[in-house]
Amino acid sequence: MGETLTEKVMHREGTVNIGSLTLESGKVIDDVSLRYERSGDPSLPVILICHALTGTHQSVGTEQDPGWWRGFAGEHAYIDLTKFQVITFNVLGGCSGSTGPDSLNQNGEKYRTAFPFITVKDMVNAQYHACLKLGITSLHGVIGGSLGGMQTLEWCISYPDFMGKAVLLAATPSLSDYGIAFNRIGIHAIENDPAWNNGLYENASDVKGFEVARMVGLVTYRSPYLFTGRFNREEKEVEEKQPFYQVESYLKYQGEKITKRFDPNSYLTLLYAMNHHDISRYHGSIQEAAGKIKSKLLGIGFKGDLLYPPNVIEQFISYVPEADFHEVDTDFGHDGFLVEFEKWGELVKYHFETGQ
Ligand SMILES: CC(=O)SCCNC(=O)CCNC(=O)[C@H](O)C(C)(C)COP(=O)(O)OP(=O)(O)OC[C@H]1O[C@@H](n2cnc3c(N)ncnc32)[C@H](O)[C@@H]1OP(=O)(O)O
Ligand SMILES: N[C@@H](CCO)C(=O)O
Repeated sequence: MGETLTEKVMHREGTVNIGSLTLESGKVIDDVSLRYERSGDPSLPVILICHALTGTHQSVGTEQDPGWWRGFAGEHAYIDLTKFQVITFNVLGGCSGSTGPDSLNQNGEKYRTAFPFITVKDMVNAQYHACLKLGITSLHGVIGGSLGGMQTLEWCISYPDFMGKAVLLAATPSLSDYGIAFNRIGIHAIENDPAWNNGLYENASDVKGFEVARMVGLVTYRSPYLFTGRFNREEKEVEEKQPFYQVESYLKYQGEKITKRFDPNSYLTLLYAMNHHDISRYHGSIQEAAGKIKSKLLGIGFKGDLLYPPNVIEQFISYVPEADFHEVDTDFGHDGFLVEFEKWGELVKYHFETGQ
């Protein structure tokens, strides 16, 4: 099939039910479903793509409705769909079709804040069971950025014999105190907004604290250079007594936009899971955890990433038996893994396509 695949054959979405899932905490979530997207020839080796905080299972999408990594993954792209098929799950705890705070529990009511605390490892365990249900018995590779990178590391540690290679983008072996601090500002803004109403809000767009959470998050996902290059203190014309800058307008727009496409309780669930991310917590130390990684690992850091500094990724990579590191020169900072594929895509292509 390969190069003659049509969009219709290449792209399919579905929901897979994995039954009950026992969490790391010992709690059980009944009737767990994960929404997924599969692209490519089903006879080709599988690469699992793990999405970031507000991403979805729609990584490749279609020409009419492009996914968030379309262009990076596609026919003759850096993840080449003439050589591999890809699968992406919406994470456990997410809000794009997988079981999470906005989905219904056994009583037919939304979980909301009754949804349990979950870990990145729980997300990965759910994906492993979903792969088996879908008849996927091994993965050629796993790749992801940010929260997707955390999942990639947990995959390497939890299921070393199920997967081949791995690519870690813009993620460290644990979330830093600096990262937790910014997450706390977002959590505080949401949970202290009276409209959040202990998770019982009617509409996400009523929760203005969610807008604040996205605004502060977004500032940490970019860099000062990007904002200067883009906005350069330009003012927007508004009927206000004080000036209103384009960068403020941009942040305001992004704050409002998130409430139209994401669920605040889900956002909280994922932030709490990210805060907990630390691969040393059940292996003694980060060095010991790294030493157990069997996958050939490519780590990529993005210049100016405040949350997941490239030097921390580089140091971690030095502990992994078979691994390489590369730093990408970018003004985007952390969000570099979502853009400028021409700067780093060939590294990923080479990693997945060569050797064993
Ligand atoms: C359903 C889904 O969307 S699933 C996708 C899941 N999302 C993700 O995984 C996140 C991926 N995307 C991103 O993080 C970003 O879009 C990136 C990193 C890929 C690109 O970043 P950027 O180039 O900065 O674009 P970004 O999306 O932040 O901003 C552009 C938007 O801001 C708006 N904007 C730009 N300048 C201004 C301004 N001065 N005032 C108001 N709005 C502005 C643009 O009109 C554009 O609006 P649109 O999104 O409605 O088209
Ligand atoms: N920009 C990413 C979060 C940072 O990894 C997202 O919105 O999912």
